[in-house]
Amino acid sequence: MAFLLKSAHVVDPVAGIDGIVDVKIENDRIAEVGENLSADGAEVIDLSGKVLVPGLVDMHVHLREPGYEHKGTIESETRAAAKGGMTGVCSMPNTDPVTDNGVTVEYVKSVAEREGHCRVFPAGAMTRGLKGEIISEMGDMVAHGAVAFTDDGHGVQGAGMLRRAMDYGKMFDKVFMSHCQDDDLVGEGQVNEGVVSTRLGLLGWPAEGEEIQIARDIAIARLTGAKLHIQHISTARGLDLVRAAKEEGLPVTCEATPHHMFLTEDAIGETYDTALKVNPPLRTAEDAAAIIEGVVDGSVDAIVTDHAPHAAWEKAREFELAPFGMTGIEASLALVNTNLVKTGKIGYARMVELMSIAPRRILGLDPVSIAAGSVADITVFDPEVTWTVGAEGYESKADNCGFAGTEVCGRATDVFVGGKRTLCDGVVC
Ligand SMILES: NC(=O)N[C@@H](CC(=O)O)C(=O)O
Ligand SMILES: [Zn+2]
Ligand SMILES: [Zn+2]
Repeated sequence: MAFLLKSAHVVDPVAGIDGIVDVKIENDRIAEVGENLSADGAEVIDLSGKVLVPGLVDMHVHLREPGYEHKGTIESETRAAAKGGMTGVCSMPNTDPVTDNGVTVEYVKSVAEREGHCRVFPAGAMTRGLKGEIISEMGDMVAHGAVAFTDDGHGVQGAGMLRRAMDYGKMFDKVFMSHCQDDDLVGEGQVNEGVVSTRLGLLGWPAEGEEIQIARDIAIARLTGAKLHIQHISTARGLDLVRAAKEEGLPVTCEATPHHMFLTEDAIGETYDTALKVNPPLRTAEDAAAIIEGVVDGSVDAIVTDHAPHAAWEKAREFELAPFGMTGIEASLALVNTNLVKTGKIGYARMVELMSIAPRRILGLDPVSIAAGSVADITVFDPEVTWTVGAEGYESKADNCGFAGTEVCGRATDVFVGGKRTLCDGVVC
């Protein structure tokens, strides 16, 4: 199959392109990039007015399968990913059974190959059953295609345990991704601890509960030489710790979510909306501004969604009883376009770095580029179209999106994964 993508505004900082050119795809690869390319039998798609970038990868996504198919399936959540413009996702291991051995990694990969709408790169658990007691089958998982290790959903509570996991696992040359949460300090915390938790009468989840583990994990990365990636960073001081680690030259990276940048704890007070209950919690306006500053100055490496679908009945409970997590993969490109690009905080080249290049680099995936010979993983979006999050429902099985009702600008129109079209004019195909 061959496609000639005509007249899009192509942005790829790696290839050094920021202008209107044509892109020709033949089979799974980009065959040619240049002006006025001839079709020669290729299907011509006119992309005037659209932006074309190296395929987006969301490196923090909960697909829920196996085990929690009532929340989401590999089919439904990769469908949501395609709708959001993603060409790949890194799936979290807090499934049932936990993705902590090669067989489960293989299961996720094979279902994704059969039913998925984007590439799925599974992360494997750091400890068996996410219990923090015994190292998982790291070598087995890597042999079956795991790209990273994480106990996401829990912090690894024991520093010695983390040290042993990193010391052992670093031979596989994969990144260790940390969900930073000191259980003893956080306890049953529901929302950020401070004025808002007091006013709402909800138990507080203090910033320090995250920052203590960020500091500890950086120290253990220094001790072991393992690569460390801090997941869903949410506090100003936590980001300063990452900055200091980078200055020291440690292999430390971090990611931030749209909800920790564009929503704050203040949103919860108006509604007690359980879609706004996330882990780590929405923080203060100062924290959100600091994370955005980190995105602008390069301290934040990647933008991810931590897309965490839950069934409606699970979220339709008292705030304290509802599970943590919100969906967001269908809106993240639009939220970044609206709040960061349209406001002039970053340009498209930086957006591509945050949502496409850095996630692949951190996960050790093959790079893609808008250049002849590269694998044809491509995202195309209309940067001007306005729409309301959730107004037409979601492709995800779940609707616990904390941005529902928000008017945003920009939307993916076409996605190619290995030269195959997965989103056609806004429709998952
Ligand atoms: N972020 C969340 O609030 N929830 C995630 C777990 C996690 O990412 O820690 C989930 O699995 O639902
Ligand atoms: Zn987490
Ligand atoms: Zn997560």
